[in-house]
Amino acid sequence: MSALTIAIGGDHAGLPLKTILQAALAEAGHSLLDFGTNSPDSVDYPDFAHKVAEAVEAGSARFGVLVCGTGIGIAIAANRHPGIRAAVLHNTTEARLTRAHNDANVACFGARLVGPEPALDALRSFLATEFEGGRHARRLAKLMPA
Ligand SMILES: O=C(CO)[C@H](O)[C@H](O)COP(=O)(O)O
Repeated sequence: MSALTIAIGGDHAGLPLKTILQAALAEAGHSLLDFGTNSPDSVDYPDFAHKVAEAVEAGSARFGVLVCGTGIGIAIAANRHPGIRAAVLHNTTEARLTRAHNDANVACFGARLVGPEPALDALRSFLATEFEGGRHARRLAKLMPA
């Protein structure tokens, strides 16, 4: 897989897993745009979701990675952006299918719910899978505001 630019962010609950994912992505040769948080102090996950979503929407990053306690709140926040398709991932099947069928561009994880190894495996599958297009492209067009 070629090296990508990936925007990453998360809240205090996501920090332990975010740190692990960041290290693995860097080790794999990807360039990272780190939007924090990098402290255990309590913060608000939408602040980080919006920064990562804006970087992906602007084309500064090919993909985004977001981590909070459940992965859910941060995905909801990212999905407020019209150009973002954020999916909460727990395993490689979800990761592969959300790329192949949904052309997801932000991978979200719940650091309190998924372990580092399943999260790393899911992230690798996410990055390695191409969007299939075809019937799925027709459906994505229907996601956009009229
Ligand atoms: O998972 C989350 C959002 O979906 C947050 O990480 C979680 O709500 C933070 O909780 P707390 O402030 O109690 O650490």
